[in-house]
Amino acid sequence: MTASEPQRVERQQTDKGYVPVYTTAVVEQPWASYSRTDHQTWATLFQRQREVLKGRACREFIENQERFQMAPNAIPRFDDLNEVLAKATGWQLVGVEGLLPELVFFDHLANRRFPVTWWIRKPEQLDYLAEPDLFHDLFGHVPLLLNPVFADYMEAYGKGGVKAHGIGAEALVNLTRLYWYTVEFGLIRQDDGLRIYGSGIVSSKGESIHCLESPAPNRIGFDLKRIMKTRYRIDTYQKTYFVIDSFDQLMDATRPDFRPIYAELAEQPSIPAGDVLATDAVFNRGTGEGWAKDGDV
Ligand SMILES: C[C@H](O)[C@H](O)[C@H]1CNc2nc(N)[nH]c(=O)c2N1
Ligand SMILES: N[C@@H](Cc1ccccc1)C(=O)O
Ligand SMILES: [Fe+2]
Repeated sequence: MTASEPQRVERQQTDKGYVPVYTTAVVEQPWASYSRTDHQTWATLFQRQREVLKGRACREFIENQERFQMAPNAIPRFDDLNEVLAKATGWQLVGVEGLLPELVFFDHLANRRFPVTWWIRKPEQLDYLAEPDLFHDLFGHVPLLLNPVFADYMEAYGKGGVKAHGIGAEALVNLTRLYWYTVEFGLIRQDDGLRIYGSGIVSSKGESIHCLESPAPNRIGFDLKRIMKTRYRIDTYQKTYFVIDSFDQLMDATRPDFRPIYAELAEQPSIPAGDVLATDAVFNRGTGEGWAKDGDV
């Protein structure tokens, strides 16, 4: 690694497992420094997920991934993807080292900049890693930034995050749950059935299958306040998936000022990730098989 290339920040492995190290720098994509193994990891994940997502990812995801013409056999160049994005929705990718402090992350989104981790996982991490890498960000998040409504939603979300940061920690927790159950683990109802749009799902082979075909999870119709009160899991498949009818529904539901909602929710208890309420619009109640006992955040 020459001095000009970003140095990989070593993750602190402690007895509590993985502890995220937050960095703020924007880095140039060190395309020349990717190893053959890195490109091979991209190729393996890309081709495998493209196969798994046939009939499982929503049509907007599939169509927009085609529009990028991402190379299947080598890590795409951010500059090439940025040309497509600039023309379509004005979004730009910026390279980052990894997780950003929340306010830094929100500020990027509020300015139509999507932070993409520059490094890709190691071969032994193919099926799971505890933090977003290049494959999760590029393959999972970038295609929907070409969809005008979703692109607007992501910018509005960023602005809402900056605002929530000024309101307080509880507001941020509520808003992070919304990101988790839509942008990362959302499902959408199509005329031919439920499909995936959440990036955390599309970048995971196992969860792409589990979220639609396992009897274990609950699948519940989108409800903004319900989602903002609902805890989630960061280390296993989700116990509950929320289903939107359209990106317009998501945009319309989140247009109002959230301050009264934050105030209202502050009086109410959070909801465990696996609960189903009598007021829920239930697609199906899960069997709960294989669920871990605790661990909701
Ligand atoms: C939305 C929520 O704050 C979330 O944990 C943020 C924090 N920082 C991040 N930083 C990067 N680079 N990528 C992300 O997805 C996030 N997620
Ligand atoms: N309307 C929200 C901001 C927001 C928009 C879109 C998604 C999420 C949050 C607020 O006033 O705080
Ligand atoms: Fe993500």
